[in-house]
Amino acid sequence: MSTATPPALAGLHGVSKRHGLVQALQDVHLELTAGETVALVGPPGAGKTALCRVLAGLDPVDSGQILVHGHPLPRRGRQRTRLRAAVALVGEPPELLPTRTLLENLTAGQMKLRGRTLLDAERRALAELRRVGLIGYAARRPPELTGDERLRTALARALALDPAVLLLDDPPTAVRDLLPELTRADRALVVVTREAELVRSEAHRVVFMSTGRIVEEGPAHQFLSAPRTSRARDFLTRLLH
Ligand SMILES: Nc1ncnc2c1ncn2[C@@H]1O[C@H](COP(=O)(O)OP(=O)(O)OP(=O)(O)O)[C@@H](O)[C@H]1O
Repeated sequence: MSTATPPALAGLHGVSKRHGLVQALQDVHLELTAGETVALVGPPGAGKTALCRVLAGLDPVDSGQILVHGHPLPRRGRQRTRLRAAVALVGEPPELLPTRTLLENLTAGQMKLRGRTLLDAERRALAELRRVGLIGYAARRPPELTGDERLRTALARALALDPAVLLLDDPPTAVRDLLPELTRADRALVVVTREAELVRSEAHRVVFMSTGRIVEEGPAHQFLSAPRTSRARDFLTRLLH
């Protein structure tokens, strides 16, 4: 039996990113492999959201590289659009089209990025709206929804595109409850969370960030029971009490 590690679905290689005077990410290396759920944790301002945004191609990096399916994410062009579709971020704000119905919000990307017909895209959109508990909302528009419903809509839209990597930035309870059915053998799931219980029950691996760097990473049970660095120990003490 082969013991080779499966190839990474996506990753960051030596990525640094500044926001004004703040070094949001500093020489970050991370690879995500199929089938794993990664808990991304760290104190406020650690760079968790910044990491998700550059990996999803929403913010450009200052240096280093984002790799998707082994290809560097270009700064522009069709290849960038194609590769970006493999990495979905669901976080605040959900950035839905405010004047379009939820059904239209969910079908547009599928037709453009996945080449589906309107009929196929609508079928899939309705299945995903059902999954997130919004099947009766297809004809509504985002301003008619609560914040929680908008996030669930964004999740349904992301799932309809079959992302290889799904990034959930601090998901609310309604989304957290869906986690077990979001994992797939061909997908990596990354969850930014402040909840030790979620780390314990859902994560295979923990990535702990502080001041823009990955300070520690390892199996979830090991991180929770025997963190190696003093920063991780301090963080866990606050998290658990
Ligand atoms: N658009 C921006 N403009 C200015 N500074 C930013 C911007 N985005 C992030 N930052 C700064 O970069 C650093 C990392 O922020 P980030 O939001 O990634 O942290 P985080 O770990 O997600 O924190 P939190 O848990 O509070 O959401 C912070 O110091 C933040 O103030």
